[in-house]
Amino acid sequence: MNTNSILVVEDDAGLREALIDTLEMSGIDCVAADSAEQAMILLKQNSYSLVVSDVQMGAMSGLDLLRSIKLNYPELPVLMMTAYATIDDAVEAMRLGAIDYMAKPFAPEVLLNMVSRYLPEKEKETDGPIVADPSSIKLLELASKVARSDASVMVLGPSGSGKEVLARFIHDKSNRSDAPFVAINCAAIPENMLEATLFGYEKGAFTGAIQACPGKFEQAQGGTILLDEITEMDLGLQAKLLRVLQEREVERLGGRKTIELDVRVLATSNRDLKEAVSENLFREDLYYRLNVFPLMWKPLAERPGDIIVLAEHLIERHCLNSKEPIAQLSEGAKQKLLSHAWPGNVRELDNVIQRALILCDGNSIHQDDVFIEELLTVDIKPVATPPHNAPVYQEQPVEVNLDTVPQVSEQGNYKDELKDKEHRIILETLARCNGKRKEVAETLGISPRTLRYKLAQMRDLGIALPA
Ligand SMILES: Nc1ncnc2c1ncn2[C@@H]1O[C@H](COP(=O)(O)OP(=O)(O)OP(=O)(O)O)[C@@H](O)[C@H]1O
Repeated sequence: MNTNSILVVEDDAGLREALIDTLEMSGIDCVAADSAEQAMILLKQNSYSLVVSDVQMGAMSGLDLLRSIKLNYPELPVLMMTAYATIDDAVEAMRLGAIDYMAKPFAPEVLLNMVSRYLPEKEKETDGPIVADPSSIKLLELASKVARSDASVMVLGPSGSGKEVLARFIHDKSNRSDAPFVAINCAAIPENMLEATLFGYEKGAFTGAIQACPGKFEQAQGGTILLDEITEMDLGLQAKLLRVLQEREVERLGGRKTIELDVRVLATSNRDLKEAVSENLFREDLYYRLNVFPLMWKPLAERPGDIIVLAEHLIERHCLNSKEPIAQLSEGAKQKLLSHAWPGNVRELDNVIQRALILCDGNSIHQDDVFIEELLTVDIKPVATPPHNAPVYQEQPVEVNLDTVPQVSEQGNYKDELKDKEHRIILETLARCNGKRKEVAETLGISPRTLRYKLAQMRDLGIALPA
């Protein structure tokens, strides 16, 4: 079980589902329990980073659960949910060792901010970018120089190429390295919650906002904030962000006081930024403010010198994690890695390596253990036929790799099966619509925003998406 996952304990099925949806939509792993008793069983089976629990439940109450957790797992933080009428319970919960409480009803923003405040940072997966190709070495040298300044940096490159890794490297090499590095994925947080997450809110700003909560900018005070996938932010919020960057101060939602900021801003995007500006998807003034220093990863296939060192690094990382001896790559395996085009870049390489480590016998990875699915070309005709007089373009069929969609387990896990089907439908619709995101959203009847965060989740699972 992922140790960065949250256990949500709530006996009201509707509320439980809403809590889980809000957390999952924001890319946070969580598991639901419908009673304190079930939570006790789950706690014995898995480890969690945070428990969010209701107080009033069946035979065993949330306070009983809290007592038991403090006895058996004293380090595990517990966040309680109480009804307004039972504020005494909240006081009792704090006395028993809860880290905080939320008074029902509360807005999703309150849940997300509380969780982001108390959920420990995910452990870093890497000690820094691993490179050997001359172009990547140059990029790192440049990044080290830029790190020493306070300039805003835009890290560009295709999906999975290592933009977040490079952003962390810049922070680590800067004189802010002892201060926080706070990353926020603008594509993953639902649109209406992103503003509160970035800027924080004052008491009373929403339902359930019983206390003020600092946003990500304030959490990054003295350090660095990474605005991941910045081009996915809507235009209204881009305007507010621009103001914060210009004034170097933030105003929490529902507040009047301004808070001075000393935060360095890094941003990433896998889009062509100029194109996003010309399509009016990204503000030109924000582009110039953030793009003071652009750094760009090439696709992995265009820096072949990195492939083997990265593969060896990933093997070492996974073998150390599973406490296995470090496996070696055979010559044949190396040749196979070098001859692939890596449309999913380093993230795809990581998936291939993880598979190879499962397939290989003994301590050596052979050519046949390197299992690379060939791209499937899904040549599906567009849904709508163009009008008579429309210019006829010969569009290249969009390549989608349905094989990178993880297969459903044989035991028939319906939740996984549903996700698997959803991923396949999205990939097929992308192919039908020749990759046009707006058309895909319309065809599927979902908002472009919903499509964007579903795509972001798919990327995180290592599913190769057409550019
Ligand atoms: N040069 C590198 N050295 C070590 N690990 C790397 C390197 N580049 C990428 N990785 C690993 O590959 C994975 C993807 O990297 P990362 O998340 O930084 O990519 P990204 O470009 O930000 O992706 P996305 O556009 O989808 O957000 C991570 O597990 C990361 O640790």
